[in-house]
Amino acid sequence: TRSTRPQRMLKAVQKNATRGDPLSVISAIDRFCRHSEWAMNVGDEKGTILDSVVSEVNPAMALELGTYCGYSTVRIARLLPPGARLVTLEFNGDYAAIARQVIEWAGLEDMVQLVEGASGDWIPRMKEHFGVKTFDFIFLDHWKDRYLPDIKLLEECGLLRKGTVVLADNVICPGTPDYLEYIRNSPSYESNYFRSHLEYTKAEDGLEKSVYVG
Ligand SMILES: Nc1ncnc2c1ncn2CCOCCNC(=O)c1cc(-c2ccc(F)cc2)cc(O)c1O
Ligand SMILES: [Mg+2]
Repeated sequence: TRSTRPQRMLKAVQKNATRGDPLSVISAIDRFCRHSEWAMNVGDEKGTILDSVVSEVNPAMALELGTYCGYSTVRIARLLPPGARLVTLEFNGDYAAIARQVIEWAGLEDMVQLVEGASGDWIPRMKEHFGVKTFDFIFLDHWKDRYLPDIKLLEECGLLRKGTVVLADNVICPGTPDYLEYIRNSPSYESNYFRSHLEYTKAEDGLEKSVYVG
């Protein structure tokens, strides 16, 4: 049977990127998505905004919801300080299998814990299962209608602290209107919108950066 797009993306990484070199993995995926097949990675333009926020926060404990093929996982993990950890959740088992191999090709498997499952099921188990106290940085990139319920769940489970930074992808395209309405009007967050474009296209999209103030 025909291969899947994630499988073809992984082949492009194994062919064009150097083992243990995260930047070569990132550029191999960006080249594949620009010149072969579009895919829903955060991409290079929004990726530089992601990089600057991660570098500013310098998180010891980070969470990503929506791994897909591991592109943003690699972008985040390569910037983490020694001993830091990134927990990334992926619902789709096929995507998770590809992401594991992409993360390994980049040589970042020691900093990343990839968990297969739904965010709604796993968020309540973060403390006891991963020994997480609170997260310093959270990247939202999963189902767009899960951003709002999941940020509320993260609050309820005590996984946010004063200063936790939440960065949300796709707040314009596909769009997360209910999340934006909540986070921009909540006294518990200070929010800023970083205007950009939908990965590998000219369509508008952007990232919403929100700092939890408790
Ligand atoms: N742990 C978890 N718990 C629950 N659910 C989970 C989960 N892990 C994964 N999932 C399932 C959802 O995963 C993929 C979510 N991402 C997107 O859908 C996405 C779509 C576009 C896009 C597509 C088509 C267009 F025309 C224009 C834009 C662009 C993006 O940048 C996107 O990120
Ligand atoms: Mg996205």
